[in-house]
Amino acid sequence: TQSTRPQRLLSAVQKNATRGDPCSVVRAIDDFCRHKEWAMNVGDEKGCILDSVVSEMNPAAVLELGTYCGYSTVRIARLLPPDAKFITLEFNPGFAAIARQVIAWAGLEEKVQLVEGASGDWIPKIKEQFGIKTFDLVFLDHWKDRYLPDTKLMEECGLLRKGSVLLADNVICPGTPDYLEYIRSSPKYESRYFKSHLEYTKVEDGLEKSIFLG
Ligand SMILES: O=C(NC/C=C/[C@H]1O[C@@H](n2cnc3cncnc32)[C@H](O)[C@@H]1O)c1cc([N+](=O)[O-])cc(O)c1O
Ligand SMILES: [Mg+2]
Repeated sequence: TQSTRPQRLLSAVQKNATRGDPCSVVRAIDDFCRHKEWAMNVGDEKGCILDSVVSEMNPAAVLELGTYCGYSTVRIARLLPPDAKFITLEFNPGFAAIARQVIAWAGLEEKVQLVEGASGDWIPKIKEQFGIKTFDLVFLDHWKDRYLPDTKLMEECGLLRKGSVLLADNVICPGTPDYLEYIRSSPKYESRYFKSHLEYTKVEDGLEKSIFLG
């Protein structure tokens, strides 16, 4: 049977990356997506900005919306302190299955809880299910029309505290106009745009970093 692109991406990881070496997994995916088949990972250029935000925060609790193949999951998990809690939500079972194997190849399965399900269903259940009070960092990289409703849902569910950071991918391409409008005009957030490029291309894109002011 015909393989899927995520399956071919996983094969490239298993062929070219060293088990237990997260950086080699990141490199193998970037090489595959740059030279073989483009895929919607945050990529190496925006990935460096993601790395700097994670490193500077040293977060104890992280939420990722939209795991896909686990590229950004590995980038984030490799930088977390030992007892940090990291939850990543993915509702496509096929993508989740690939991501689990990518995360395992990197040797990071102990640091990540991949939850199969929709953000809209799971965000209200996170506190009770995972014993998490608030998130220090949320990485938004799922369907672009879900960024705004899920941000409002996280506010309503009390998952954000003064100083929590929302880091949103693709605010230019494909774009998240309603989210940008809300987050940049709301007195509850202090926002900053990190200009970059769409993964593996010369097209402009960027990350919006927004600090929740409580
Ligand atoms: O469309 C993009 N990303 C959508 C990502 C979607 C991923 O998040 C999951 N998901 C969606 N809603 C969900 C709700 N709950 C859980 N998982 C969910 C989907 O099953 C998929 O794995 C995208 C597109 C481009 N592009 O250039 O076209 C570039 C990018 O960097 C992108 O991120
Ligand atoms: Mg993205």
